[in-house]
Amino acid sequence: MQKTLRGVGVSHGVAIGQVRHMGTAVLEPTAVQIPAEEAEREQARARQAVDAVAADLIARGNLAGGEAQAVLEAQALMAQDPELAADVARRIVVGSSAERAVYDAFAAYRALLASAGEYLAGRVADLDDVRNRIVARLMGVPMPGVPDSDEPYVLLARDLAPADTALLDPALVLGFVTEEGGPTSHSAILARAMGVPAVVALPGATELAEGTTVAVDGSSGEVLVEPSAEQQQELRRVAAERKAALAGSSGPGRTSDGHLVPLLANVGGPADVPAAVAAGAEGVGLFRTEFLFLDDSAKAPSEDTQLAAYRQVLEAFPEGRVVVRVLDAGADKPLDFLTPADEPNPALGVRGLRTLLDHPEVLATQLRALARAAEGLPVHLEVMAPMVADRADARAFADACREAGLHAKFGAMVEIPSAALRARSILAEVEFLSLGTNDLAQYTFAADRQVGALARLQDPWQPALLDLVAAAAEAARAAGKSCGVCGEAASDPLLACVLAGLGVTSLSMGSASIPYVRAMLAKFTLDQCRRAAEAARAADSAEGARAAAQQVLSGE
Ligand SMILES: C=C(OP(=O)(O)O)C(=O)O
Ligand SMILES: [Mg+2]
Repeated sequence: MQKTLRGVGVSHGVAIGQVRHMGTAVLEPTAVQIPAEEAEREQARARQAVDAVAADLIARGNLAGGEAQAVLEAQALMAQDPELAADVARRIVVGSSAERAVYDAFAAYRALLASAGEYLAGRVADLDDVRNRIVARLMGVPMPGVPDSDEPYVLLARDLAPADTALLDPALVLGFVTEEGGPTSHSAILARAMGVPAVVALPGATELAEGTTVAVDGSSGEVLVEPSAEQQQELRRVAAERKAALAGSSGPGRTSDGHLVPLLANVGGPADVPAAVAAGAEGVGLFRTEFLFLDDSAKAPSEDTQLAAYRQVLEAFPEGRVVVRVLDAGADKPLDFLTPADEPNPALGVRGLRTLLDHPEVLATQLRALARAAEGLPVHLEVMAPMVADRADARAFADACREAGLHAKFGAMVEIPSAALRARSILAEVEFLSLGTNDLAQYTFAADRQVGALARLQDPWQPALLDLVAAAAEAARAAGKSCGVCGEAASDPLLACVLAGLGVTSLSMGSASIPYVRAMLAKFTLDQCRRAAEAARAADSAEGARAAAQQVLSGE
């Protein structure tokens, strides 16, 4: 049935294709008592599901080869473990459904493994994956994890975690649609990094059936379900027009009267660098180094592994600026070796710089790797700390940088309202500020950035957020230091003009947004941007601020 759904557009462009679901990680079948005459049928269903999952794992292993093949074959063996099969059968005899029997039998086995020493405990995640696959097959719902498809598709998920990044094949993902997640969630960040259109916070998104054709407009936030051929054609035409208009924009970021606002890229590692260079990024404004640690979050990569990754990014911008953020572990980016598992409220817990100050050896290793990576390169290296709350935090970070012998500028991210309000005292310790508007919005409005229902409060146009940006930018101006924005706010072309008007000195964003921001900034003078910023701050709501800025800039 044709219909139009509306969410929040977070990554420009149009994608048309069939949806594939990101399978749910944990499925718990309801415990129902089945009549004795159905037991035999349930036994057969359980056996078939186990055999099918084992065969699928072996087939995937054959395709993957190497180390992955060994892991997948070991998982196939787990699925067919005779002890487990016997336990499943016993549970069905006493009235369990096949899916519940599998679920409970695996739970018992899991408890055994978890208590059996370090090596076996490490296999628990593999066992959970096998269980999820068998249960999903029995329940007739999508397999957990990234869809298994050879055809390009629109990825549909409740939300995406940073760890999913590693598993996605960019060649196959046409776009994202998520039910949860606001404009600053990792789904949004990931989509911009991959340069694919995305709509988040779309209520009921996961109810769209597998294989439904959708057209995703990442600029308007609209998702057309089963669009007609004419609608598809029209959308493609508009997208091509937008793209052609952007292709003409190049060179450094500047207003129409020549005020420079360097446009930098947000990257998660060397793999994102080619897109940044292609988009004409003037450097990197945020290198999220924790993304390098996500592959194996049980331990930190060695100093040499880190050095190699940093060097690749630094070499890509020989004369440019590269701002590296030291590890931001915790909350939405947990790393097993650093993040406490039992925090009642991880976003307000030990994360970011707080974690590093508790683990000085991890910080020192990272800083040493950075110092070595920059040796002999003409690049302007800048290093900053996430989640700086006050001057003591800023001083502790600057001290650690000095001790590591780092020849770079040291900076602080402004992500906590206290840091924006007391930017002046933080600037007494560091040489630059970078506004992380994603977390700054989260903490200003007490609105978890991962909760789609709170998207209204995470809107970076909220005047309270603009006030905090203005306070930090003004403190930096007074101190003769720079203050950039590296949160997702910088990727909204209209808001980018307002940020420049507030005194922000550089803008860093997912590479795909750079041409849009460059083209918009080039249309207005700095004075017009300042007037738009003033009008936006005078509003009482995000919508009001956006409309007021729009009005000033369109000369109405
Ligand atoms: C840039 C930011 O950091 P991250 O999104 O990685 O938390 C931010 O919080 O705005
Ligand atoms: Mg942040």
